[in-house]
Amino acid sequence: MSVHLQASLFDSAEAAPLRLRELAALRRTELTHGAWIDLLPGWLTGSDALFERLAACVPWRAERRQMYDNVVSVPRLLAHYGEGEPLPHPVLGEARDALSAHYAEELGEPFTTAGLCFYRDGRDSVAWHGDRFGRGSTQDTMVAILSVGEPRPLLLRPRYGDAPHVRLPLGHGDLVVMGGSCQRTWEHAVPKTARGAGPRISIQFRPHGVQ
Ligand SMILES: O=C(O)CCC(=O)C(=O)O
Ligand SMILES: [Fe+2]
Repeated sequence: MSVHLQASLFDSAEAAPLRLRELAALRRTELTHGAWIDLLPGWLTGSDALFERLAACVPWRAERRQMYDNVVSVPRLLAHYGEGEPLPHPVLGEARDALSAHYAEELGEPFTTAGLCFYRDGRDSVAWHGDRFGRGSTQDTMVAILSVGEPRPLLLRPRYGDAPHVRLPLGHGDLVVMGGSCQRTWEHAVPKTARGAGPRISIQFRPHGVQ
């Protein structure tokens, strides 16, 4: 993988240790229709080292999908770790377990799977969608996303009615959790950008049956 990360001044010069901060510092923003997001910028310190490890060591897949009459490339690299599969770095297991403990009461079940997306540059993206292949289409749930590498904006917009859109530049160890009805009443996207965007990897933790 020949993508090189421009290490952030904050994160790398002193080779900050890889460490997760307390989730008690999460801040919630209520959206409409029972959706909400929790945000914790800089949850993982030393995250540039994790970016480098994941970029180099994860068996990334370039997928192709049927789109009407054509087969098109999915504009990002993907990896998926199902229930019980070892994650590609120990700190990701710690992150998943910390999230499961923090949300145990409110979510009522643990986070079990991890999906990884690698946005190599501004041409990589994910189009507007909700994570609605599984239970997210009918039930409240949570999807927690840890971002490493260079920030890319995650946008959120309501599917129904009027509400201000949300724009979250996520990278360098930031955490966002989409909760409540967010997957069925709101949509999210990481749009393409013509401005030079550095590489970003997102790690999405989901409970059983949420995709
Ligand atoms: O990369 C992100 O932050 C979002 C990825 C996403 O929405 C998905 O994989 O379902
Ligand atoms: Fe998504």
